[in-house]
Amino acid sequence: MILSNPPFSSGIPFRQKNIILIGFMGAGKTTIGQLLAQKLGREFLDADHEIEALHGMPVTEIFRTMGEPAFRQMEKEYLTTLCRSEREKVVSLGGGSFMQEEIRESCLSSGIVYHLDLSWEAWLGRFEALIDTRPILQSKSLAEVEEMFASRKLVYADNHHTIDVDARTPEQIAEEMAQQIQAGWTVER
Ligand SMILES: Nc1ncnc2c1ncn2[C@@H]1O[C@H](COP(=O)(O)OP(=O)(O)OP(=O)(O)O)[C@@H](O)[C@H]1O
Ligand SMILES: O=C(O)C1=C[C@@H](O)[C@@H](O)[C@H](O)C1
Ligand SMILES: [Mg+2]
Repeated sequence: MILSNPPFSSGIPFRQKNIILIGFMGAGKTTIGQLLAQKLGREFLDADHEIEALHGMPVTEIFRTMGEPAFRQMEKEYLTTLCRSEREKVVSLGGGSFMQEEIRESCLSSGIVYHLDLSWEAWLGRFEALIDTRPILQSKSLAEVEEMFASRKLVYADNHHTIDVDARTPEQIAEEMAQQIQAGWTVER
């Protein structure tokens, strides 16, 4: 696999690196991550789901009862620990995880980071499916969400590989990713 931005050499063998999916809410990190993990025969970890299990409540409840800063702290602890201790996983981040510098640095230095790149126009088509379960959307106007979408995209640009997810099914995208990654395993150490 020819990576657009080759990963910083961390001493972790290429084959053992976690595959880490980033991107905006609704880009398909959870859906595609699950499929990709099956194809690669790897365990799948979804940061939102793992945090929910650790703290015994849905993300919406964590936001409602403890506030966003508490959620961001949980996210940072969970993901920086994961990057230190887990290998050979497929990991889907929450949409806001990569905004924290410590998470970004941990992921970029220990894993292969894929940005699932969705256009604003395509995202608008997913809005209805997201609004009830993404508290971050509930307090914002559409113009504010569009601004956040644009500013986050600049941060997601710090990745090892970008994949356009606008016009294909999750199955097609996961298959393309799996083929790239498996090809990379045969040539990279
Ligand atoms: N390629 C795709 N084409 C059409 N719909 C998709 C695609 N990928 C995901 N979806 C749909 O978009 C919605 C959001 O997907 P998903 O939960 O995987 O996003 P996410 O990136 O994990 O979001 P979050 O950051 O909030 O966790 C789901 O209803 C899913 O079925
Ligand atoms: O984009 C975000 O800030 C979020 C995305 C979700 O995955 C959850 O992590 C949470 O709802 C916050
Ligand atoms: Mg998700």
